[in-house]
Amino acid sequence: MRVPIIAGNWKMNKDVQEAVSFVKQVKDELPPANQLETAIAGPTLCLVPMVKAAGKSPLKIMAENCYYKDDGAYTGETSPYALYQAGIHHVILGHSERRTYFNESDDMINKKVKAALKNGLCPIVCCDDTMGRRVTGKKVHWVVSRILADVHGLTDDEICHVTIAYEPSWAIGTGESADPDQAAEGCYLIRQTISDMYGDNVANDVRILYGGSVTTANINALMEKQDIDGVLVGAASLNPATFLQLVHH
Ligand SMILES: O=C[C@H](O)COP(=O)(O)O
Repeated sequence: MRVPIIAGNWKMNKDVQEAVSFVKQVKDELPPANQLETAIAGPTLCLVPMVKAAGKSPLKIMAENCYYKDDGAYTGETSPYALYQAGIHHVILGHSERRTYFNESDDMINKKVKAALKNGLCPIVCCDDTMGRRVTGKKVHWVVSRILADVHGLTDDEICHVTIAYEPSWAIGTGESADPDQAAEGCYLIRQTISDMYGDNVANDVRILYGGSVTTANINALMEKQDIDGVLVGAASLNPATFLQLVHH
């Protein structure tokens, strides 16, 4: 069974004090992780204090990015090894803003996914709705081509530790969410793509989230869809009361 996830992505918002205060306000109000996983990705500077504030609560603290090398002369980057050692076991990779503003390519994201997994981190890999066509014999498969590249070369066991977030770039931060049918279709196509690469059993284990202008007003309709296993929420995750409403939708 795929446990649903409500994940916040704060992006470059909140200082350490604000981040810790948020965690303290929500940490005792969350369901057990085996019923519904809850997670927040915060700025790198906030992560260790957030882990400390979360204590034994089910809230998972996630990094918003990491590099693909464990150490070395890479000024300004964050080591996946050091994240894991600091108690951060989840990381968002390939977010649309990383691809657009920092020129991250599918090749770089693929390296980061592999490095994260090697270090024990579970990645949430974000992808847009770029579609491609793959022909096997006479059969035409519609696939989300970005996912083919981002998770290329992973073993069956590795892909099962990956969560994928379908985030159409036109829906991010615009207030214009995909309608639930559209969002479900995107998630369905990603699952078909994973099935094409790894088979049905693996595809049925991989969790696929929708992200893009999710709010307390549209979360119910999204979460009802069979292929949507959760949401990745930006702006609406910044306020602790709103985050709790999303969790208890
Ligand atoms: O990672 C989250 C997405 O970028 C969605 O952001 P948003 O909820 O502010 O549209």
